[in-house]
Amino acid sequence: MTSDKQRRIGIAGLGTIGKSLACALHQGIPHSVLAAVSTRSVESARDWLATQGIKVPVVALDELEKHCDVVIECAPAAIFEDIARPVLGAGKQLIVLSSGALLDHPELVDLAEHTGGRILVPTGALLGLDALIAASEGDVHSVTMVTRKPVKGLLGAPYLAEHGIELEGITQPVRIFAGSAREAIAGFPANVNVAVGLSLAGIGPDRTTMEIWADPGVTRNTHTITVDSDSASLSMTIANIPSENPKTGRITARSAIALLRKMSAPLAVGT
Ligand SMILES: NC(=O)C1=CN([C@@H]2O[C@H](COP(=O)(O)OP(=O)(O)OC[C@H]3O[C@@H](n4cnc5c(N)ncnc54)[C@H](O)[C@@H]3O)[C@@H](O)[C@H]2O)C=CC1
Ligand SMILES: O=C([O-])CC(=O)C(=O)O
Repeated sequence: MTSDKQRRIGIAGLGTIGKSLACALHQGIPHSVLAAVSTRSVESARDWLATQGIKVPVVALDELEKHCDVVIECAPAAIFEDIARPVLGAGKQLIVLSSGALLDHPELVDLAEHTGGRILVPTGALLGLDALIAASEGDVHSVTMVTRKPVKGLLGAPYLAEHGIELEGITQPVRIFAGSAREAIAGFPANVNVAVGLSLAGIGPDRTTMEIWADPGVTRNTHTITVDSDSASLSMTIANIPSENPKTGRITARSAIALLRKMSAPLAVGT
C-alpha cells in the first residue's frame, strides 16, 4: 500500500463485472483507489473510461501488478493464469471471480505461499460460505448444490455441445448435468464458478456434488445449497437477478466490492 494507506486496485477484464467494479471504485471505496485496468480491446476500454470520467491507464495483463497492490480478476477463465501468475509472483493480492480456474492451477496457491501473495475468493453469486467455512472446522458430511438457470444463462457451455444437448425451445425444466463440482466447472466454465467457491469452502471439488437444470420457468440464476455437518445443517437458496451478461448474477460484482470494503474496514463482519 502507498504511504497514505490507499490500496491501489487493478481490474483485469473490463466486462460486466469489471465495469461495475470500476464505477464503484470511481464513486469511492475507503482506502481503495483504482490504479489501472487491463482488457482485450484497449480502444473500447479507453472510450468507456472516458465516458465515465475515469482517468486510469489501460495496461497489458502482465503489467497490472506494477501499478497495483491488489488485482481483481474478472476475465474469461481461459486467461486466468496470465493474470494470476505475475500478481502472485510479485507477492501481491489477487481477488478471483473465475474461481473455477483455480482447480486447474493448484500451483498458483503454492506460488502465493512462497511469495507472500494471497488469493481471495469472494462469495460471488452464492451465499452461505461463512457458515460452511465455520462448519468445516468440524466434520462436514455432505454438500450439494442445485443450479437452475434460464436457457440463455447456459448457452455456449462446452458440455452442451459435447453431449449434443439442444436447449432452445424447451418448455419444461431439463436436468442437463449431475456430478461433482470438478466435473461441473469443466463442462460449464462460465456458468458455475460458485460451485468451486462452495467446494473450496467445504469438502473439496470431488465430494461436493451438483445438478444443473435449464429451466424456462425461472428468470433468475438460482442456486440452492444443502449442507449436513456435525454442527449444523444448512439449506439455502439465492435467486440472482442476471446482469447485462445473462450468465452472471448482478450480485457478483457487489460481492467483490463488499470484500474490498472489508479488507480495510475497522469492523469486519462474517467469517
Ligand atoms: N465467482 C462467481 O460467483 C462468478 C464468477 N463469474 C466469472 O467472472 C468472470 C467475469 O464475468 P463477466 O464480467 O460477466 O464476463 P464478461 O464476458 O462480461 O467480461 C469479461 C471481460 O474480459 C475481457 N477479456 C477477454 N479476453 C481477454 C484477454 N485476452 N485479455 C484481457 N481481457 C480479456 C473481455 O473483453 C471482457 O471485457 C467470468 O469468468 C465469469 O464466469 C461470473 C459470475 C459469478
Ligand atoms: O451468476 C451466477 O449465478 C453464477 C455464475 O455465473 C457462476 O458461478 O459462474
